[in-house]
Amino acid sequence: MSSETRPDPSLPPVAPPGEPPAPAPALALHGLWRRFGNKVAVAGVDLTIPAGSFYGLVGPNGAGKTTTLSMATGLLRPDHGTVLVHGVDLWAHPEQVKRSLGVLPDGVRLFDRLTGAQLITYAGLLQGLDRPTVAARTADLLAAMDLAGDKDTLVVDYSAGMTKKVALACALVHAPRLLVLDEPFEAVDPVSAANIRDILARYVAGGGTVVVSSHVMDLVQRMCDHVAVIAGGHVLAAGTVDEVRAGRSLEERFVELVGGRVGGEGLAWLGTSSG
Ligand SMILES: Nc1ncnc2c1ncn2[C@@H]1O[C@H](COP(=O)(O)OP(=O)(O)OP(=O)(O)O)[C@@H](O)[C@H]1O
Repeated sequence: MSSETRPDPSLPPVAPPGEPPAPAPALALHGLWRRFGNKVAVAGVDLTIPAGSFYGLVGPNGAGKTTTLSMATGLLRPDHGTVLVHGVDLWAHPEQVKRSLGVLPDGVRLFDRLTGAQLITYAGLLQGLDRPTVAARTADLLAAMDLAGDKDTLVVDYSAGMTKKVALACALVHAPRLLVLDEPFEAVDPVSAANIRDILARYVAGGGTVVVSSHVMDLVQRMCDHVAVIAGGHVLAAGTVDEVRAGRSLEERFVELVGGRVGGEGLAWLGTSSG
């Protein structure tokens, strides 16, 4: 048996003597597993997301992205594995860690009988902000998301893209250190998407960390500095965008890693329109 002792993953890393301590990663996932019945959705995911990075998570439908992000943000308990947010074990200290997290979950379920302004206000108050701060930030976020004109409309009457934007505003209102966004650009118009990209880029430049899942490779290549490719519940590649794409476009590299291209040969009947 080896006498090698492995570091306890629930503790922040210890610097060698004489060196300043390395900052803990914003998010460190160790050996995450999750099964639903017989289906293994996430099969041993290890990922290190450096503080201050703009990290993309890509993978085919059903790859395990949402399940991974749900476990990483305290929404879904892993079967095995640990989640450290800035060095603190999320599942051991959920209340402490969640204060530093902003989350845009997949298939957002919101209190949609509130207006947009009320919903952001509610999110800010829940995070413990005082009323004047919440009022100022709510106004800023409504303007940044181009929702000021609809601030008094019930969220249930918002379009899909407006709903996404108000949910993102709720995730941002307490100025978290780490933002985890599951497909934030889905259904969002190009102008709003560009505005959101600017907001996120400024947030990262100010020291925040963003993790974003997306199916749009071009967007991830342009916007993110790091990327992980997930398929079948495993990480196939992870690193800086340049390391992962290895001289090709991210989309080409993604298809190479993930495979699964089908030519549609089985749909010959589709070419014999009867109309
Ligand atoms: N609550 C659940 N119950 C049963 N199976 C689930 C559940 N959630 C996810 N799964 C299964 O786990 C696998 C991973 O799903 P997940 O939603 O994490 O994938 P994804 O990468 O986010 O996919 P997409 O890109 O399509 O959103 C899929 O096979 C899915 O059917």
